[in-house]
Amino acid sequence: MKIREIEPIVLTSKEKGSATWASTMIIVRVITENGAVGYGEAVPTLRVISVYNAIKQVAKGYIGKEVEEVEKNYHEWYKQDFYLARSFESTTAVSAIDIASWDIIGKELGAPIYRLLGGKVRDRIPVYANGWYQDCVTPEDFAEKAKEVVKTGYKALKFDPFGPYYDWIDERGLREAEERVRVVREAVGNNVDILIEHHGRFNANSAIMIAKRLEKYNPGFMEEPVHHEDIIGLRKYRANTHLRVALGERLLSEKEAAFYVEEGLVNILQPDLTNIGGVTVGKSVIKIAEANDVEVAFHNAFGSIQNAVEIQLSAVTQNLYLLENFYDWFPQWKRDLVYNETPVEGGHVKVPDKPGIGVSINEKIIEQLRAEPIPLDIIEEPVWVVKGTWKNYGV
Ligand SMILES: O=C(O)C(=O)C[C@H](O)[C@H](O)CO
Ligand SMILES: [Mg+2]
Repeated sequence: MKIREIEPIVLTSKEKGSATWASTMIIVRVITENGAVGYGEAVPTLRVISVYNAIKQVAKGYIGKEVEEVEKNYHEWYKQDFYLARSFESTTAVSAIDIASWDIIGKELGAPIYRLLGGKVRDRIPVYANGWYQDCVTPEDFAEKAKEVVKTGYKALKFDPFGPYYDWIDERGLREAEERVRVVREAVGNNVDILIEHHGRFNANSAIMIAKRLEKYNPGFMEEPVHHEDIIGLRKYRANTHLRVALGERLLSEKEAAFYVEEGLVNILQPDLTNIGGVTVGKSVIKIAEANDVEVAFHNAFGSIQNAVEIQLSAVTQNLYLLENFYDWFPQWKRDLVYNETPVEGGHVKVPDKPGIGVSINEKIIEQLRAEPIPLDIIEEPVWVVKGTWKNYGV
């Protein structure tokens, strides 16, 4: 079936998410000549306008192509784009169109994506909570919220305990971070995984000091301890701590993923299907990780279409660690967009069986939430911060 139309659509609402960048979605609607419709999702972050425009540009290479020929279409884009994986906008655009293509293929064949990829290895996906610690500053704030999360059945939670520190951290920052982690460990006990998010913002010396300070609390992984492109710093970090490193949300190609895995720089790979090349690239990155004894935990911080398709791929991933989940901390409109078909129960999500991405899309709500692509305001907290946490509490 030939692709006839590809439309980027920005969705937002007055009800905001737990992070500024999570308050907007950019979805892509693909329509074929015989009227089949599929949905994908791209990554907004601070580039809503340029991602919206990149989708229009990348779409030019997909119109008129056979929607089923996802590999061929991806490699045609790779040949045409030239700057390809150097351009986050272009890779998130091709990722969104790819996801929508797989959605259509599944609908045409009457099969959820997991069935197109060889079937499920699990019926329920274990998840970890993120986004839960909005407005947490003092250790007591974190402990209280963490208890609530665990009470609802989550067996793992991720948080960034570093307040406004960036690049380097001093003794005060180390003390504050340790206090937050200590009380969360006390609050949740030893049977819950505590996952530490650094948001890729420290130099190696600071990241190593943090590791030495927090290792006694047995974190499940240390996410992005150093700046994303700081390979030298990451090698230093690996040489100075045995803690497990998780990264991957900023990887934009299979080759980038292969580099980190085959260089032994990562223990838990966090590919983001709306960044790395959709299902087409995501499915092969899973195998690269598996062949190298690296576990997979898809990065999943944006919207409900991303969440749906990453549940599908988590269902077929033998070496899955956990799937990230903001679902309970999304604004309600994001859950309404998929008729709330992927609720978290007891720390797990059931794998939906509907054809394609597994869920239906509420077309009415798209029209209610449709917005113009506009620049996001720069506020005192970076857009990627869980809101209200970019503060010291000053012990
Ligand atoms: O989810 C993650 O791993 C991210 O790094 C993204 C941010 O943490 C999330 O959007 C909350 O700010
Ligand atoms: Mg992260």
